[in-house]
Amino acid sequence: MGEALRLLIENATATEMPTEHILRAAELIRQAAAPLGEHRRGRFDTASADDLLGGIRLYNPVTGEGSAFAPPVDMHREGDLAIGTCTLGRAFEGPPSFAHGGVSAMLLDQMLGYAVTTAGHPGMTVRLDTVYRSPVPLYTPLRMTASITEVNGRRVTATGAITTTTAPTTALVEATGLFVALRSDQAKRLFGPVLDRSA
Ligand SMILES: CCCCCCCCCC(=O)SCCNC(=O)CCNC(=O)[C@H](O)C(C)(C)COP(=O)(O)OP(=O)(O)OC[C@H]1O[C@@H](n2cnc3c(N)ncnc32)[C@H](O)[C@@H]1OP(=O)(O)O
Repeated sequence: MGEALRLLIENATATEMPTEHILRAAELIRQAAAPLGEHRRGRFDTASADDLLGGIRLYNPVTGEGSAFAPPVDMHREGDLAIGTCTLGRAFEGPPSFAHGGVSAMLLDQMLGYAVTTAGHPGMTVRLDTVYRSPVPLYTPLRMTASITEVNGRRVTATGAITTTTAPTTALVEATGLFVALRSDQAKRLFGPVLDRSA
């Protein structure tokens, strides 16, 4: 379903079809959406397809295969380096033919988060600094990297970059993120209702 939704969003964003076609499509989309909404989970319920502790989040807006919104980014580790790949379609456009700057920040937040989490230092982003060196092109295979640069008690710093796959040494956007490991009281305060319901 995620793939179908992403095709829908891409075509809906790029379409130049006449108004009557768009109105008919809107009606068909409403018809498809209605039965899905008959049984929904609440705010604190994790998706039955998810495995929170195993790191599986089907609807994550960056990596989720089931997400209408995610590119999705495919992530893996090679030694100490986290690597991600994706291609951004029209829905991610900011400056004409290039990605929105907030999208780049979102991709890098997730990349850095993946790097720290899969290195055994899970935490939440408390700071993300982005440097935009060149616009990120749409419809172009992208490569992202991230790695940890410092572990200081509960604080972990990671850096990363977005490049194209054809020019992997030319950073288009760079980011440095600070992640903080939650104390147990913080984890309980923020995620208690979710953990209680998924236990
Ligand atoms: C496998 C896949 C993995 C995917 C990962 C995806 C990653 C996605 C990342 C996200 O998007 S997370 C969502 C965005 N982030 C948030 O919503 C976090 C909001 N912030 C908070 O809820 C609180 O800041 C938090 C509970 C994380 C920490 O609580 P506090 O701000 O009270 O900090 P605390 O008192 O626990 O301090 C911990 C340390 O961090 C430091 N610190 C906290 N915020 C800081 C900051 N902004 N800048 C610098 N240092 C900071 C703080 O000074 C302290 O340093 P020391 O240990 O040396 O005393």
